[in-house]
Amino acid sequence: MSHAWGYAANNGPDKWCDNFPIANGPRQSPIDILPGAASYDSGLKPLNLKYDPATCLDILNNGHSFQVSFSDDNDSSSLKDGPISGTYRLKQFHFHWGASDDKGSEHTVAGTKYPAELHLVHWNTKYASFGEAASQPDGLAVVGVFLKVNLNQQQVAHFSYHFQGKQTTFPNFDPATLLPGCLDYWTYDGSLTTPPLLESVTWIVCKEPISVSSEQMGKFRSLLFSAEGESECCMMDNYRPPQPLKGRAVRASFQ
Ligand SMILES: Cc1ccc(O)c(S)c1
Ligand SMILES: [Zn+2]
Repeated sequence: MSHAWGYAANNGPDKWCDNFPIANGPRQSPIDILPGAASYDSGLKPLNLKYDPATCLDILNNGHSFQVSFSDDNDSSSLKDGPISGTYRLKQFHFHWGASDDKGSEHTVAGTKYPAELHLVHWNTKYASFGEAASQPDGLAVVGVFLKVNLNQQQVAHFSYHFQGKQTTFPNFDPATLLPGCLDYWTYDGSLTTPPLLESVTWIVCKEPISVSSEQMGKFRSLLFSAEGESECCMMDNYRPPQPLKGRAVRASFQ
């Protein structure tokens, strides 16, 4: 692939295997979650999420999504319990979304697509850094939250960081405001959903979606894949479709 990966016909998910052969690996994400086939595991603990808004650093349009990053030099913002052992620190969150409300999530539930999906990315502190953790089979834990459009919903937050490369400080944002009231979840072993598609993610997908306004979805779709000065290309459909389960078990924290 002579150009960087993306979501267009010439560099999108069907082409990623050219430069990233792991795209056809045994534990790729996302997947279609079949609630009827998920096995309830009473040994799964409730998620223990602790987030400190003071760790919120900045917001960046990285050309594939917009990403809010957090300082991760201590455990102030971290995930424990749930399906994982030890402590995983919050590194960043970002979203994937569609051009219209009938698509956009990466995980699907019995074939149902949501308009968008939030990913809260955490790394295992048994490793020295996010970068080292990302190459380990138990290195990352990503909490996925579906977004649904509620026509009367208040604005979730004022995310509108236009072109690729635009970065600005984003102080004191509390990611806990993006979590659903019920933290029931499905969990399975998977991967990053963007190149390098590393198979290092314990996925924790919340059953309950959060609501966003149609205006918020419009703001997402007004972001740009393109950099300043390039011909404008709106950022949308930045989602990878479900991948083969290849025998993996999906467990549920709820009955
Ligand atoms: C670390 C990371 C980067 C991008 C992603 O879409 C995901 S899911 C995880
Ligand atoms: Zn993601």
